[in-house]
Amino acid sequence: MNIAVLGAGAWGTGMALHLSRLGHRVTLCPRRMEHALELASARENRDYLPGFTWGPDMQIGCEFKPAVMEAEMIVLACPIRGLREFCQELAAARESAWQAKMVVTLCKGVEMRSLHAPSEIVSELVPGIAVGALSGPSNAAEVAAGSPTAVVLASEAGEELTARMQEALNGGSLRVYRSADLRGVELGGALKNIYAIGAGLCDGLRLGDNAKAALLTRSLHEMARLGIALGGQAETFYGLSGVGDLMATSFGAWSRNRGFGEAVGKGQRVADLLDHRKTVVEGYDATDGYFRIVKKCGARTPILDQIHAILYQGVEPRQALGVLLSRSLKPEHS
Ligand SMILES: NC(=O)c1ccc[n+]([C@@H]2O[C@H](COP(=O)([O-])OP(=O)(O)OC[C@H]3O[C@@H](n4cnc5c(N)ncnc54)[C@H](O)[C@@H]3O)[C@@H](O)[C@H]2O)c1
Ligand SMILES: O=P(O)(O)OC[C@H](O)CO
Repeated sequence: MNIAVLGAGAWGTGMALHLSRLGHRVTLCPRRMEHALELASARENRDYLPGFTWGPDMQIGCEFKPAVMEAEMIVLACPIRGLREFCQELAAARESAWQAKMVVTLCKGVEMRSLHAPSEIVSELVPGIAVGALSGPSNAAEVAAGSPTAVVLASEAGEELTARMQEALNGGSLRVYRSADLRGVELGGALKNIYAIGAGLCDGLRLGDNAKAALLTRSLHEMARLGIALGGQAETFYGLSGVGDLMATSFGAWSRNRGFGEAVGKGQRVADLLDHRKTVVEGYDATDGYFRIVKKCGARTPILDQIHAILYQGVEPRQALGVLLSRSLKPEHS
């Protein structure tokens, strides 16, 4: 299959490497020309995914238009902050002749200005195209290294097309499941980053294994309750894009969200940690985005509320912990 991967951060590069190894005709397109030139000459993404090289089979594109014209699948691999701009460029590149059957988003988050999920932004700006979301526990470096990984492709485009795209993405050490619960899969991918920041806070505060297990158990409960209230299916939150990704992100030493939480727990200032970052901490924006969504829908999210208090309201992590521990007593499952 001819596949265009737009965005050459860690995950776009890891996915392009995987797809190219499966024998697909892959074009990886960074958003900046100078990055494209660098990738084309080094045949390695030294900025975002160092240590993995590729051969001449994988093309590097300098512009989106030629890359997407012949692609059957277009993979959008930017952070959520860049998705609107990517979709605008994609819409401008679209011509009646294009072959695209599905746009698959890799990003996990919520757009701050609209509070929309990635697929909603694609549908708004590239109307009529089938949209899928690929999510689950998938550290880019592990996928690039060929370590066994399982993810889920969610789409409302119908069983036949989703299964075709699933088959194209699946192979080697990457096993791909499919789901029709696009809403739930996208919610899981965005929410788990918030709770992984919480796991990192536990690490930074050296609260111990009991505390981290308790926080993550209650986080899963909260994530599922909120996710269901927002339209996801319960079982999705107990699948790869829910608890699966929550575990990987909360325990992975590599996780940017967990690591950010850990640094805050150790006393570093949020603003200092965010300044000059080259890579994304999607859970930071998602914490405020879902805090706003929760205020509108009235869901009960005590953990999210305290993570928001720490990151956005200057509350000390230990004070927020005290608030959680002193909540009124209740049955475990309610
Ligand atoms: N890295 C992973 O292991 C991994 C795995 C699964 C999902 N994801 C998700 O994939 C998305 C991309 O993550 P990544 O790790 O590839 O990111 P990254 O931080 O490695 O790279 C970000 C890329 O996007 C570009 N970018 C940065 N800010 C941008 C903006 N405002 N607008 C447009 N482009 C911008 C950068 O130039 C770079 O090419 C995120 O939503 C992330 O949650 C990442
Ligand atoms: O490094 P993180 O925390 O952005 O997590 C990356 C992926 O979402 C893990 O599945």
